[in-house]
Amino acid sequence: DDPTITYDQLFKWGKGEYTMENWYDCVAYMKRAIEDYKYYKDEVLWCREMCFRQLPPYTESDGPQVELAIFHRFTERALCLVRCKLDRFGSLRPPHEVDPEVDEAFAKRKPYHYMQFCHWKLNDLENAVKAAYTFLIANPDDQMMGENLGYYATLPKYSPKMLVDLEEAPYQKLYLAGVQAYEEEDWVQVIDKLERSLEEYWIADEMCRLGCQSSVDWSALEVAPEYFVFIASMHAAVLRCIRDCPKTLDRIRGKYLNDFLPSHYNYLQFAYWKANRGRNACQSVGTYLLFEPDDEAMLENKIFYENSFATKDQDLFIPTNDAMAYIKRLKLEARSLQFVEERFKFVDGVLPSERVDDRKPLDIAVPEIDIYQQTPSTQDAESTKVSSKHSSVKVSKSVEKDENALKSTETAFEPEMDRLERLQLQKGVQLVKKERELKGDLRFFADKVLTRAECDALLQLEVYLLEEDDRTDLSHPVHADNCILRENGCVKEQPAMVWRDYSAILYLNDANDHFDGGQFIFTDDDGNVQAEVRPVCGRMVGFSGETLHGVRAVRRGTRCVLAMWMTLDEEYHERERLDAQQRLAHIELRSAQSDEGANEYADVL
Ligand SMILES: O=C(O)CCC(=O)C(=O)O
Ligand SMILES: [Fe+2]
Repeated sequence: DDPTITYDQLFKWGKGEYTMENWYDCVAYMKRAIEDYKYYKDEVLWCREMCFRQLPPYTESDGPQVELAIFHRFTERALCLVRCKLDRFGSLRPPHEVDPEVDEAFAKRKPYHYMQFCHWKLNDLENAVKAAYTFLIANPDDQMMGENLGYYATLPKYSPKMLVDLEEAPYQKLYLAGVQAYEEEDWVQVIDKLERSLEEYWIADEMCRLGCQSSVDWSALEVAPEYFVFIASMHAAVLRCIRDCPKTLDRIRGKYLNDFLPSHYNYLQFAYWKANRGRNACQSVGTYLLFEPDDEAMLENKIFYENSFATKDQDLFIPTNDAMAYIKRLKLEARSLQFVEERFKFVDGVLPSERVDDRKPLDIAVPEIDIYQQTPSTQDAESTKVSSKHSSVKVSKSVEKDENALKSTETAFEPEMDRLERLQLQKGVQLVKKERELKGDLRFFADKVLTRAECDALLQLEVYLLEEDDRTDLSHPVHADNCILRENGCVKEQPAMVWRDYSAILYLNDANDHFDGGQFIFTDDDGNVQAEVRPVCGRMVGFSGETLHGVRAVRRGTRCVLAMWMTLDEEYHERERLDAQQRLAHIELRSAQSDEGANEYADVL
C-alpha cells in the first residue's frame, strides 16, 4: 500500500509474478496497476482541464503586443500545470517518468492479457473470460485471444453473461441501453439514455483532446530547431492526435461505427416524435443533417415534419449547440492540420513553392451550415424510399395512422430496425442487393464484404496457374446445396447435406483479371439462367439451400472462392468448428505446460 509505487512499477512486478507462476500475485499486481494508471490519468487530465478553465484563451483584440500576451497566457498555464501536478502527486505520489511503451501497453489493455491467463490458472473462468473479452475489445484482431475466448466458450461453466467489457465507457453503456430501448419501442427510455449518452460523449471527447496535450512527436524535429518550427511541430502533433479521437471514441463493443454520433440523432428524432416532442424531433433531424447533409431518408423526414406541422419555419431545424460547436471545431482543426500536411511536404527534397494562402490567417469563419438550402434531391416525397447507406435506423413511412401525430396526418413513421449486429456489419457490407435484381426469392449479393486492401493482401498469396482452356460446359453444374436434383424435383435425402439451410459464396479474386468466365448463375427449375453474378473480390452471394445455381466454364486462370454453409439445426450448430477448436486448445494447453517458463510470455492457454 505504498503510494509511491506507480503503475509502471506495479505492471513490472505483475509480469514478474506471472513469469514465476505466482498466479494470485499476478492478478493482484495487475489490478493495482490498472487502478493506479486510471488514477494517474484522471489527475493529469483534471489539472489540464482546470488550468484551461482558470486561464482561458486570451481574447483581447489585437494590438502590437497581442502575440506576447498569447504566449504569456501559455506560460501561465504551464505554471498552473506544474503547480497542479506537484500538488496532486507531490507528497502522496511522486511525479515520475513513464516509458512511453508502458503507456502504450496500458492504452492497449495489455495488463488484461496477463490477467486472463493468471485467472485461468487460478481456475477462475468468469474473470478469465472478462479479462479476455476486455482485452479483445481493444485488440479485436488478436487471434490468440480470440481462440482463447472460443475455447472458454466450449466449457460447461461458461455463460455469455461473462462477456463483460471492464473498461466500457459510460457513453458506450448508455448508447447500448438506448438502442436496446429502441428495439423495445420504449421511447421515453430511448430519449433518456441517448440524451445522456451524448452528454457523456462530449465529456469523453474533451478528455481525449486533453489527453493529446502530451502527444509530442520529438522525431519530427531536428537537433536545434527554430523556435517557430518547434512550436508549429508541437501544434501539429497535438492536432494529429485530436484528429484521431473520433476513431478511438466512436466504438461499440470494439467495432468502429462511422455514423456513431449522427445515429444518436436518428434514433432520437424518431423517439421524440413518438413521445410527442415535435420540436425536439425537428431539432434532431437538423442535427443529423449537419453530419450527413445528403442523407435522403432524413431529408424526406424533414419534409414530413414540415408537412405535419404545416410550417416551413426552418428555425425548427437548427441543430443543437453542442453538435454545432463540435463540428465547427473539427472543421477548423482539420483546416489547420491540412495546411501543415500540404505545405511542409517535401517532394523529392523540394518544398512546394509559395502560394498566396501561405500568408493568410486561418479562416476561422466556418461556412455556416446552410439549413435553409437542405432539400432532398428528389422533391417527390411519395417516391419509394431509398434507405441511406449511412443511416442505421431506417425510417420508412407507412400508411398506418398514428394517433399521436401532432397534426392529423395520413402517414406515420414505422421503424425498420437494424439490429446492433447489422449496425456493426455496415462497415464492410455497404449495400445488400436483393431478390429483385436476382429475379428470385432469398437471393442476395453484397459488395465490399472484403475491403480492397484485404483483397490485395489475399491476391499476393495466390499462385496463378495461367492456362488456356476452351471449355464451354459448366464448371459447376446446376445444383442445390441441400438436396439432390431428381426428375420430380429436388429431394432432401442423403448423401445431400440436408442440414444446410443457407449458402454464401465469397469471391476472393476478380473475373477478367485473374480468370475468364466463371460467372455464378441462378436458374429456374428447367435450368434456364435467370440471373448472373460476376465474381469480384469481396463480393458475396447468398441464397437458401434449395436455390438452384451453378458456375459457368472457367476458360482461363484460377478462380478463388470461399463457400460457406449455414444451418438452423442445433445439432449441427458450429459442430465441426467447435470440435476442431477444442482439439487445438488441448494441444496448445499441453505444449504450453511443457515449455512454460521457457518463454517469458506464453500467449497460449
Ligand atoms: O463457386 C461458386 O460460385 C459456387 C460454388 C457452389 O455452388 C458450391 O460449392 O456449392
Ligand atoms: Fe452450390
